[in-house]
Amino acid sequence: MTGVRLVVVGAGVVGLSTAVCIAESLPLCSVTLLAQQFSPDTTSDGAAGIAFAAPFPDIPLERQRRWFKDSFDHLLAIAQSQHSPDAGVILSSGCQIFKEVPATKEPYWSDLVIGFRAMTDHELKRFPDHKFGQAFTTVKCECSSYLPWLEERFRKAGGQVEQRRLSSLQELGNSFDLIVNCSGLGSKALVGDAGVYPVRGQVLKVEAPWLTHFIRDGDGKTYIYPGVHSVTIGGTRQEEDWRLHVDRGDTASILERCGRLEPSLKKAKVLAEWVGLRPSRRNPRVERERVLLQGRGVPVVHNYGHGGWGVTIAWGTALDALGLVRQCLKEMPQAKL
Ligand SMILES: Cc1cc2nc3c(=O)[nH]c(=O)nc-3n(C[C@H](O)[C@H](O)[C@H](O)COP(=O)(O)OP(=O)(O)OC[C@H]3O[C@@H](n4cnc5c(N)ncnc54)[C@H](O)[C@@H]3O)c2cc1C
Ligand SMILES: O=C([O-])CC(=O)C(=O)O
Repeated sequence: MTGVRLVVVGAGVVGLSTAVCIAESLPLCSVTLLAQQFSPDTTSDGAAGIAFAAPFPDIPLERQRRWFKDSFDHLLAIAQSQHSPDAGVILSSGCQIFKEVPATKEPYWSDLVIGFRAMTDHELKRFPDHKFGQAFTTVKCECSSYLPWLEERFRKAGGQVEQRRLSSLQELGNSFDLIVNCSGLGSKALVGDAGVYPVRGQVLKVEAPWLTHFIRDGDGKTYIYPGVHSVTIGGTRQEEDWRLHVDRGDTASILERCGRLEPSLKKAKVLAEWVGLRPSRRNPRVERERVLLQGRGVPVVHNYGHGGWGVTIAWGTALDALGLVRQCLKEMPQAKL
C-alpha cells in the first residue's frame, strides 16, 4: 500500500478544518471529504462566527485553553493578512454585559483575546439594566466565506470531495483505512451517540452599517454582531428543539430584545432570517476508537459535539484530531507518512 486511504465525514467548520489539517500535514495519505451537505447548507454557514466560548464541564481547562488559543491564533493570522476578505475573517471589538455580576469575572480565554478589561461605570451607563461588563477584541469568522476558502485549501493540498449521505459507517468499511467523524448533530444517528442533542438557534441578518461594535448579553440569548456584509442579531437557545423553520414569535422577540440594547436597530432593514441546530453534547468528543466494519477493525477518530462554540474551537480540535490520526497511523505497519 503506497498511502493510507482516509475519509473525513462532515463539511461544516469542524470537518473542513480537520480535513485541511490532515491533508496539509500528511501529503502521502489520500484524503476524501465526504458529506451530505456542503457550504452554504451546513449549520456552520449561519453561525455568527464570533470567537467566544463557555467552558465544557468535564474537559481539563488547559485542553480547552489550547483549543481556544490554537483556533484564535490561526484566525487572527488570517484576519491580519491579505486573505481576510476572501476567508471572511475579521477583527471584532465590543462588549459582553451582565444584569448581575457573574461569579467568574474573567473567562478562561480572557488573556487569549485582545485587550480584555472590565467596562467602566461610564461605559455601562449606556445599558441601564446591566451592572457589569467586559470589553475585548476577538475575531469574527463568517463561514459562508470561510468554508469555501478552506475547501479550496483542501483541494490544493490534494484532497478529494464527495457529496453523499451515510446511513452507517459500515458503508465506508471497504473503501477506507481510517475514518474521521466530524458529522456534528449527525453523529446521533451515524454513531448512535445518545448524548448528542440539538439546541435550536434563530438569528436575523439586518442592514445596519453604522454598527461596528458587538454587544452580547451574558445570558447568551441576546446578541448583536456586526459583520462584513450585514449585522447578525439573535438569538434563541432552545434545547431538544428540532424545528428548522423560522418562528415568527422568535423573530419578534429578537427584534424587541436587540432593539432594547441598541435602539438604532429599529431603523434597520431585515435582510434574512435563519435557523440552525447547534450540535450539542455535554462535552465535545475528540477521541479515537476501533470499530468493526465488515469484519475489519477500522480506526475511527471522532471530532464532534461542539455546541455553540464550533467556529471558536474548530481549528484547535482539528489539531487534536490530527494528533489522534498520527497515533492511528503509527499502529498501521504498512503506512508511509
Ligand atoms: C444561531 C447560531 C449561532 C452560532 N454562533 C456561533 C458563534 O458566534 N461562534 C461559534 O463558535 N459558534 C457558533 N455557533 C455554533 C456553530 O455553528 C457550531 O458549533 C458549528 O457549526 C458546528 O460545526 P460542525 O462542523 O460540527 O457541524 P455542521 O456545520 O452541522 O456540519 C456537519 C456536517 O456533517 C455532515 N453530516 C452529518 N451527518 C451526516 C451523514 N449521515 N452523512 C454524511 N454527512 C453527514 C453534514 O452534512 C455537514 O456537512 C452558532 C450556532 C447557531 C445555530
Ligand atoms: O452565543 C453567542 O454569542 C453566539 C453563539 O455562539 C451561538 O449563538 O451559539
